[in-house]
Amino acid sequence: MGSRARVYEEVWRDSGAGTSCKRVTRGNALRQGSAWRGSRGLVALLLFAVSVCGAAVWLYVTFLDSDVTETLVRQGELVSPRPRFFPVQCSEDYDNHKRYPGCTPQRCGRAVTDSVVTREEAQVLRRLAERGLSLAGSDGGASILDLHSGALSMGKQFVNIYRYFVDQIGDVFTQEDFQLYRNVRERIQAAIAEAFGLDRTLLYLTKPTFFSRINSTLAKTQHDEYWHPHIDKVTYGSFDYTSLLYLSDYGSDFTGGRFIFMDQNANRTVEPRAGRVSFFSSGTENLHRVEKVAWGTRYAITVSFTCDPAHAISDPAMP
Ligand SMILES: O=C(O)CCC(=O)C(=O)O
Ligand SMILES: [Fe+2]
Repeated sequence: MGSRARVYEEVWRDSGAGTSCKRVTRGNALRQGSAWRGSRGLVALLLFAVSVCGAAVWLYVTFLDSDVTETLVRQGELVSPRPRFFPVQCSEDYDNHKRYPGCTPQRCGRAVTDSVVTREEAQVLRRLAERGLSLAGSDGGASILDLHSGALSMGKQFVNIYRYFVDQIGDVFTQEDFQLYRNVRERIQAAIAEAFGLDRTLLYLTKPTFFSRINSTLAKTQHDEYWHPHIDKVTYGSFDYTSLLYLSDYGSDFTGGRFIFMDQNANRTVEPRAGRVSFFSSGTENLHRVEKVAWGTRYAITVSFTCDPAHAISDPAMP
């Protein structure tokens, strides 16, 4: 027998198909098949159980960390003509203060609109912020310019732009800039009054109202630590309604820097967009923070309102 024939013979014998093997009957074949199907079913069941357990653990860990992030409004969306309103239950903060009927929040929530301020207006305001802040600026990543008080970040502290830069002030601001600020403030105020069902004449601009410029430079003092969770009514006292006007675009002018409402069950973000106004009742129901800016420069204005006439301020004006 040639070696090739011997190999065939051995394979034949080893496979049990030789003379000594059981005859493969139809019954045998079916029994073997169903045994195989049975163990396949078991493996599938095990895999299914493992996946279900994995998913349950993942969900548990995610919720435990409150890491769930939901985007309320994306940069690329255009919220127009009506604001998008997200109601939330009012906290008890307002009970601890004198109530002003027609103004004090009874209905709380947050809203976003892209139709109150145009992108062109946002660009004019951004240039104004750039000019003002280019005079000084913080050593760390967060600088502010408060048009009302004149406070301007400089190094590790603040100076009064109207006094410190008397000679340059005419190159930074014009009367039209202040007019634009007033005009934009009035429109935001009207939008807030309408969304919350308030009498707009009972709302007053309050301080601080400031431009902010944030980049990814490391913080040098506490003033640069803009990312901490906070409640505006606690931080600033007089605020009843906070509004933020964004002057640059998330994703193209900067990354990171999203606004985050920190709700108990999730983080809910608003992606800044030039001309976008986000506004909300200022109490504990709207605990929030700003995500650290990872790249680029983010400009915004904080414009806030109080119901308490004692905390009202006049619109910023050329000194
Ligand atoms: O710039 C922002 O998006 C938020 C700023 C802020 O939280 C504040 O000014 O209180
Ligand atoms: Fe805030």
